[in-house]
Amino acid sequence: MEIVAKQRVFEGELVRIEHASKTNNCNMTASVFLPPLAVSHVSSHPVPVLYWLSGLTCNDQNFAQKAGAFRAAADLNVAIVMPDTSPRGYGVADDPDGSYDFGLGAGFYVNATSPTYALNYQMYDYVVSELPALIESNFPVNQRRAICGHSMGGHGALVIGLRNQEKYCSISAFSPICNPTECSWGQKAFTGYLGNNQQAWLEYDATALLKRGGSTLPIRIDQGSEDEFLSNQLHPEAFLKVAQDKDVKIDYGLHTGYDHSYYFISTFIDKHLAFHAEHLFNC
Ligand SMILES: N[C@@H](CCC(=O)N[C@@H](CS)C(=O)NCC(=O)O)C(=O)O
Repeated sequence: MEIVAKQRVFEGELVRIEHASKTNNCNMTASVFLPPLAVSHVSSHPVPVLYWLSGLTCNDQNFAQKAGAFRAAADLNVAIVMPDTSPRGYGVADDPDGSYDFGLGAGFYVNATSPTYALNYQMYDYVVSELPALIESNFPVNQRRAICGHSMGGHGALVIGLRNQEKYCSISAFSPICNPTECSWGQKAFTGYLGNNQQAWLEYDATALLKRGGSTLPIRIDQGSEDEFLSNQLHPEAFLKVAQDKDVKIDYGLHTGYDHSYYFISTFIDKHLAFHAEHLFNC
């Protein structure tokens, strides 16, 4: 692992790392925010970690630059790990059409099985296993983890949290793709990464996973009413209906006037951080 940049922010540090990923068979970049308690110039102390998964077209820097999360994370003594949204670099396959919703910047947090993508697009295993192991052996963090994300990353957070409930203390999402097997973003990604076997798709569909296994973890979802993708891609109503049927409580907020952008995320990120801190320190 190599540290490629380090900056002080809110008495903590934003560290950008690069490492050779065995899971994705390429170099991966990630950003890590360490709160003051974890930074050695104060007095290094292990802190819990929130994993943030970004959406389509993002890399590890969008959240760091636009969400305005670090003041609250510093106050709450929570680290934030921000992985990239796909493998990248020489030889990594991209969408042949170069579209924004598949390939580079759009790994959808699945383990690809189709021949073109399987070598590098193993983002599910990367986020669930390789990245936490790397972070936990290189930074002053403990094994209390939470997971959060936006849009495609909200889908990733719900799927990864629901499938690995023993590994996380809480799950939250902004504007998540809740039922990807039923929307065009998800169908395109799953066809490309997983092939036509729709049984395999269900392992990456939060609504199907909740229906099958329920949740013992606290879940918070926030959604903007003016989100341009709400009616055709996100389908929170499908997820909320299953939650109701299964008696799983979702802390859901529909916020009038907000769109899909980081302005929405920056408005509510402090609430998500407080939600996760409460569970991280009591789990
Ligand atoms: N229509 C957009 C869709 C992509 C989009 O809205 N991406 C969201 C996540 S799904 C995002 O976070 N974009 C990066 C940013 O705002 O910094 C495009 O063509 O780029």
